[in-house]
Amino acid sequence: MAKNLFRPVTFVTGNAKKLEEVKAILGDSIPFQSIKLDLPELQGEPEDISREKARLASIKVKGPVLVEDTCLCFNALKGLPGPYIKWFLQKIGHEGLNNILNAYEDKSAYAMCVFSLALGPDAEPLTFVGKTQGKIVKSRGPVDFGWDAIFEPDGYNQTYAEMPKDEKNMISHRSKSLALVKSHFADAGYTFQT
Ligand SMILES: O=P(O)(O)OP(=O)(O)OP(=O)(O)OC[C@H]1O[C@@H](n2cnc3c(O)ncnc32)[C@H](O)[C@@H]1O
Ligand SMILES: [Mg+2]
Repeated sequence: MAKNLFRPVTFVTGNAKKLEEVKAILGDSIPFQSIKLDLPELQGEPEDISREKARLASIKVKGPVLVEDTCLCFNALKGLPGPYIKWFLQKIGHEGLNNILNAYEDKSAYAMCVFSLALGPDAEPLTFVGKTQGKIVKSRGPVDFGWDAIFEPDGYNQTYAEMPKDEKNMISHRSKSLALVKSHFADAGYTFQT
């Protein structure tokens, strides 16, 4: 049954680089607007953090929202830093992250993006998880987006940072998660006020 979203979806993030990628990946497939808001983040499992972000965002926006939380998970560390990668990056940088893994043979890692859609402040948010497997390497390429320069996806000899943007966007954790968001929108038959 078609559901009526009375307002367009708002993508809420404090990260301009995420927004750039979301715009490029979604194109015209889901009409959305965005606001720059750095929301408080719960500690815990990535899905719960993302869901709670959506709930808070929806209260602020007073309407349907999309948010996402991104993790970088080291297999040698059983998934850490995971959702805490932002703080690790801020404090110890690419080199510090490399140094942590010097203690381990296993340099494998995965990038994970958890989008959450909340249709309104009282609706239970839905989550959509996308993962890309790879490994942690010494920094190569531009350093203008998070940990892109130290993540080399499996099957490529370039880091995310060295790849052309559209190539990253074809294989990234973010595009996999957004593919699920897109099919959800297609299946749900939402309609938007224009
Ligand atoms: O407002 P929000 O959307 O939360 O934006 P944020 O920058 O706080 O993002 P997160 O809480 O999801 O933390 C993820 C960290 O990983 C970084 N990051 C996110 N996506 C990335 C990507 O595709 N490549 C590299 N770094 C990324 C980002 O800059 C943060 O340091
Ligand atoms: Mg954040």
